[in-house]
Amino acid sequence: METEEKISGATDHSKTRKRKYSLCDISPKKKKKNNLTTNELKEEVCKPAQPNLHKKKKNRKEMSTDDLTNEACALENHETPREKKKKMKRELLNEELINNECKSEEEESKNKFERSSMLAEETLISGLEQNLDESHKKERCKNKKKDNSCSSAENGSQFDHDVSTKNLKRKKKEKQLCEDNLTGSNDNINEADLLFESNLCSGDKSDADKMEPVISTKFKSLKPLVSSQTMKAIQSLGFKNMTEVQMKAIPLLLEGRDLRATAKTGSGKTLAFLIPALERLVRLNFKPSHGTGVLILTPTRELALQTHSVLQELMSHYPPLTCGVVMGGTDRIQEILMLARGCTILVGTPGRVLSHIKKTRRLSLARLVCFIMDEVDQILDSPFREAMMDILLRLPKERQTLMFSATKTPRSNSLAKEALKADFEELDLTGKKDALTVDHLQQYRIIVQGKKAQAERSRVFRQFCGAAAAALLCTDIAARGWDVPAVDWILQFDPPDDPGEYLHRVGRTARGAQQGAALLLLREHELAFVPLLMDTRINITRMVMMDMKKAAQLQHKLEEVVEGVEYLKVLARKAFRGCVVAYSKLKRKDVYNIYELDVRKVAQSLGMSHPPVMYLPIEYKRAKARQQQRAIEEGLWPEDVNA
Ligand SMILES: Nc1ncnc2c1ncn2[C@@H]1O[C@H](COP(=O)(O)OP(=O)(O)OP(=O)(O)O)[C@@H](O)[C@H]1O
Repeated sequence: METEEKISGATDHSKTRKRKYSLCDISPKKKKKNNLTTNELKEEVCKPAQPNLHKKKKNRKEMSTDDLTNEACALENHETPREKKKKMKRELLNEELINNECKSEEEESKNKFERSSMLAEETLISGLEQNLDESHKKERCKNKKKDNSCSSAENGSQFDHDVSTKNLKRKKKEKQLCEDNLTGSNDNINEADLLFESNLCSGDKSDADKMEPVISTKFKSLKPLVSSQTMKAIQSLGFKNMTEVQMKAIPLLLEGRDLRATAKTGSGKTLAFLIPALERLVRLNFKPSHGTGVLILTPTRELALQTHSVLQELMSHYPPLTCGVVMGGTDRIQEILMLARGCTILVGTPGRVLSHIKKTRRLSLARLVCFIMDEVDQILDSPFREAMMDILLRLPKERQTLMFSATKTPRSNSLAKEALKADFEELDLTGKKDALTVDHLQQYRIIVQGKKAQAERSRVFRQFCGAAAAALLCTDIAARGWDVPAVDWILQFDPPDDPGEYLHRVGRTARGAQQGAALLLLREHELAFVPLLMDTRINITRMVMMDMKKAAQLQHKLEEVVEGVEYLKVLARKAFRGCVVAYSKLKRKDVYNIYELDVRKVAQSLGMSHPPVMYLPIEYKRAKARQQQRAIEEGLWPEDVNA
């Protein structure tokens, strides 16, 4: 057996030698010109002559690269004028082949480039040319010059070849980087690695090539910037493309920058701050024992619950990190227990958060990494303002601070100066000329002769969210931040106080990629609200009033029902009072003038044939209305009067 093996081994070696020999001896018959590399061609050109090649009778067109090169070398030793001519022709052919070779290399590199570009699109690759060592380039050029055969090539072809080689190298590097990223090697990523990667991705601005960081709208393009945990969390959401605010805010926030972002309602702001907040905790290897790392304030309980539920969905990918929600009207003891167990990300309304900061020792914010104020304009306009300012004073100075909202107000301008670092980033995606609402929201207004409905406190949020089909009567408590799935229509029976309020109300529909429509009911004397909307880049189309005969029939039936039931009569009187008083409190006195309100029609809209006799505390408001009217005329309203 052993002998056999030895014998067979010997045979194999001889075969190998034979193969080696045949590879060295480039046979014109066996090798096709396209298989030869430029260097092989050059070597062949410089080889000693092989006289027997002269004898080969071949059509010139059929001659291989080797034929030509060998013949060329042979002719170098035995030149006649005719042969010289022939040699020149052959040399020309040779050059053409070399050029072709270069071109094919270039094509190949082009293909590779296209392939890697596709990957690069997903990995934010840019500015890699800086990594090409200049000395290597020079060396290559020197080698080229030394090479006689190549010196005959035109400068253009030489340049092309250099470029193609350079491209090949660059693409190789790009591909390598893409592959590194795809392998998910950043499982145990640290801040330094990420900084390195993000530097790579953003490119060296001092380099001649100055390539801007390219970020695609695809969530996948975040791969080089975030950990595999975050990528998995993102994938679990099922969204492929980022919205504009996500695309622009996430990379900035991953760098640890403070940010004030203003983006349209329903544009995906929640994920724009949750994703980087989570990723920063991962990078810092944050543990539940470290206390609370991220604090998110929201103006309403419903928004707090909603943000918490999005968080819960994401957090399943970040064990052992935890999240919790605290808000007024809920069981404090349960909240304290939750905080005692450890809560890495805390969502809450300002009042309850402040109360816990003051009284609950187990809430530790000493290692707070990120403080987020969502719907900050609403917080500032609410009684929560004081609480939020108090919270701000109690937080560690070294933190990242974010302000997110759909609108900007003078109050939030001054808060930004107070709460954010001096070099904070400002992201205003409402557009200077664009409409303030998303394009796929259709908006209508309708003019009615009387009040059509009474306002009611909001129904149970979750119950409404879970319903297959439902109509929710609500006040402005539901105007901001609520993300109720698939709301088709927003009908505004009570007018919004100002365009900002209108914007938030209609923002409850047409969220994400969904369609939606909004209808605003206005009385005749309230038409001044339409130009106000237009001035705020909110485009609204007039809708023709429905059949008035039907409306009259409905009115008659409504009055019959209310008059017949004592309980309903009491409710109707209460509603009347509420409507009139609320109307008198609207800020835009130039549009909503209480003295122009037809109270008889308000009563009719509530099922009463005439207005009830009752005391309405609006007399005091007359003086205030006059004061505001003066302020409007002097151009001081709303800021100065409200401040
Ligand atoms: N990249 C995305 N692609 C598609 N839908 C998205 C994307 N990101 C978020 N959404 C969805 O869009 C809807 C609105 O998102 P979100 O609540 O974050 O908006 P918002 O900008 O905070 O709105 P608002 O200012 O009204 O609070 C949500 O239903 C959310 O799931």
